[in-house]
Amino acid sequence: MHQLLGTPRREVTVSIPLRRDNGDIEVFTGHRVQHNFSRGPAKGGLRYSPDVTLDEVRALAMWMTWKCALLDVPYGGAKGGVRIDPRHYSPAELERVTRRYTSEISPLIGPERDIPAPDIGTDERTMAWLMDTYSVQQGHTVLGVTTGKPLSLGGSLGRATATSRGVAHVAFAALGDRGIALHGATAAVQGFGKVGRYAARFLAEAGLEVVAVSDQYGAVAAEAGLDIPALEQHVDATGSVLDFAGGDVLDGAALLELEVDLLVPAAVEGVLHGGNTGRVRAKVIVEGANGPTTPEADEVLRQADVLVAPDILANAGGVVVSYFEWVQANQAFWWSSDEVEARLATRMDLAWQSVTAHARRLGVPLRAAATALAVERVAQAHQQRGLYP
Ligand SMILES: NC(=O)C1=CN([C@@H]2O[C@H](COP(=O)(O)OP(=O)(O)OC[C@H]3O[C@@H](n4cnc5c(N)ncnc54)[C@H](OP(=O)(O)O)[C@@H]3O)[C@@H](O)[C@H]2O)C=CC1
Ligand SMILES: O=C(O)CCC(=O)C(=O)O
Repeated sequence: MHQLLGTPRREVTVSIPLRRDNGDIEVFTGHRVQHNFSRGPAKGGLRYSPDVTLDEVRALAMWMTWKCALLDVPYGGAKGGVRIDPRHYSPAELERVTRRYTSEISPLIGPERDIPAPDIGTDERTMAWLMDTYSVQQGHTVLGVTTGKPLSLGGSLGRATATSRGVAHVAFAALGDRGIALHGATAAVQGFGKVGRYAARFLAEAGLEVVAVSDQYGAVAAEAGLDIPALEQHVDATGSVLDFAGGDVLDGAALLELEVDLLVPAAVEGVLHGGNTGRVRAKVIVEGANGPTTPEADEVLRQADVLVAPDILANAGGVVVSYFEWVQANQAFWWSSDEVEARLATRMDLAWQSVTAHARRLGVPLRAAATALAVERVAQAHQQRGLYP
């Protein structure tokens, strides 16, 4: 069973030629890895980043399997990636890349097979192109082939903020677990993209002082707490948190070592590692990003008694509302924002309760408990289907 679950069921690598706006030709590499289908169609985001590798996509696909099982949504796990820096390409070029990538992987995807969604460097516009390309091939509109779509194209209310909403739910529960009152608690958020931005907003709205946030260019900090709505306006206008008048410049790496109640890494993998985690002074870490903590760092945090809410639990709000979007698209019947938020809250609370109870039962940290619960569910599905004697 270990060997079975340790190996992706399917991996595809594709070449994506692009004619640039100036007539030059470039060729990119893309991947789609489908780790598991035992509990339903594969599900997971599509990443555009110059750092994408097949190994990274494999790891992200496997995490999706555990995440979906942990939250009890009827999916397996998948992930996709294109090795491209989207900031250096025009919208028309990104559209051509997305359409070609979609054409290449289209035999493998579909509402009953594998359902992509946004991740780093992609957004609802990317999902609209993907959905359109797939639909043109099928000869009819297939809303359920992707989630994270614009509202006007069968997207769900609450999907854009869902991952961050889930991060906030888990953060509130984790701070409560440590006896830390929300009002006046301090927080630092790494990353100010689709996840970090709304996480900072929801934390500030709940009365926490968000004392620092960062993007890939650096960090801004204010001891009394940043004015997050003003910072959002600044980022919309300039494209970065840097030069925000309401804060001081801080080195991006230093943000991780601030003395805060809550640290939310919401950017990329491996930022908490053996080289810096000994200096981390946060009491609670809630992983908005996938894989921000290396195994070595995890052990350092365990010994220091830092409460770590693992990615497959903490950032699962996104896939939960993706599931809601798929259900709504398949039924062609849309829910209100309140319905989406209430159902998300129920699922996140339930997952938090089951993971903490399992951790207490097994006497292990939350990551081990969450993974054990999830793997058990997937293994059971394998066995019940008869795929494993
Ligand atoms: N979107 C979703 O629904 C979900 C996302 N996740 C995970 O959350 C993480 C963030 O994804 P998402 O917000 O969607 O991606 P985005 O592309 O929207 O945002 C990524 C953010 O991270 C910043 N960043 C990149 N590198 C660094 C760095 N070294 N230090 C600090 N900040 C950095 C980027 O900076 P800049 O703005 O300057 O580019 C940007 O603000 C990823 O790990 C993703 O897999 C998990 C579950 C669901
Ligand atoms: O919404 C989804 O389907 C997947 C989001 C995602 O890629 C993730 O949770 O890491």
